[in-house]
Amino acid sequence: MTLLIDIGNSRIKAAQLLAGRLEPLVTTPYDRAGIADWCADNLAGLKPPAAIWVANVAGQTVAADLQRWCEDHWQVSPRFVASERAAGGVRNGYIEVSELGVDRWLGLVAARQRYTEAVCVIGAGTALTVDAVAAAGEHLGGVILPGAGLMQQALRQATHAVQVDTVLPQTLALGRSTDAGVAAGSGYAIVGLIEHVVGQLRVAHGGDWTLLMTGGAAAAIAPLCPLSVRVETHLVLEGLAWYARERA
Ligand SMILES: Nc1ncnc2c1ncn2[C@@H]1O[C@H](COP(=O)(O)OP(=O)(O)O)[C@@H](O)[C@H]1O
Ligand SMILES: CC(C)(COP(=O)(O)O)[C@@H](O)C(=O)NCCC(=O)O
Ligand SMILES: [K+]
Repeated sequence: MTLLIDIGNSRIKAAQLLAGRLEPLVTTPYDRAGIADWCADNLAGLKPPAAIWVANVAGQTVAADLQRWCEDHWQVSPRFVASERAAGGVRNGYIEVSELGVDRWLGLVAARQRYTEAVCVIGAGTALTVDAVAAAGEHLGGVILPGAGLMQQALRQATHAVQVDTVLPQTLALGRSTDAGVAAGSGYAIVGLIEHVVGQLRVAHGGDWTLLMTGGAAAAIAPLCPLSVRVETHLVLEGLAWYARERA
């Protein structure tokens, strides 16, 4: 069994690769200072994996704590994927390749294995990212926006009266209450951003763009988008599976 672990800024997603098949194991919020506890709660019952592949955007301390737990518990050192100049038919468009979040990179690599046309990969997690890959496999770059939860948090922190609980937008109807206005505002910010980015791509590069959305907020956000968007729930884990197969 190969263990795959995607450490985002809000949640950890884990899956196992069994005979080449990806089987999701767990998706949970976690405490950055308590990785050993998270591992004990979520991984301790597994059979020792033959290999562990990790995507981590939560920093070095988290990585070191995960590594120590895996080595102590299983005598297996996890392999941390880093963004590269090129892999799996995608060429990283960042000037400094390692600066591109590895979750974004893995999403692009996974998308490329399934779609050979021009794609926009939208990561709807803590942050909202949009990355464009042209049909030839060239990553054209991307944009980063605070996710809906972070937009709402910013309003709570900086205003007296807008103290709404974090909610994912469910409609683009104009708000008739503070809660509804804030939810719709974050929805319009995200959906409007996506539409505008795709519009600009069409002007600059023409053609059709296939839109893929991944991340914890994808199922809520995708239906709000007037453009057709495919939800690909496990794109980052699929990118890890690609590395586990190709770089074993
Ligand atoms: N049950 C849930 N628990 C936490 N977040 C959720 C849940 N359902 C949807 N979400 C949304 O998913 C986002 C986290 O998505 P995820 O892809 O796991 O983020 P990250 O990769 O940044 O950790 C949250 O910001 C929230 O908007
Ligand atoms: C943009 C991100 C914060 C998204 O993280 P997430 O929302 O998945 O937790 C992450 O990909 C990251 O830390 N990237 C590094 C900066 C960059 O990609 O340019
Ligand atoms: K994201």
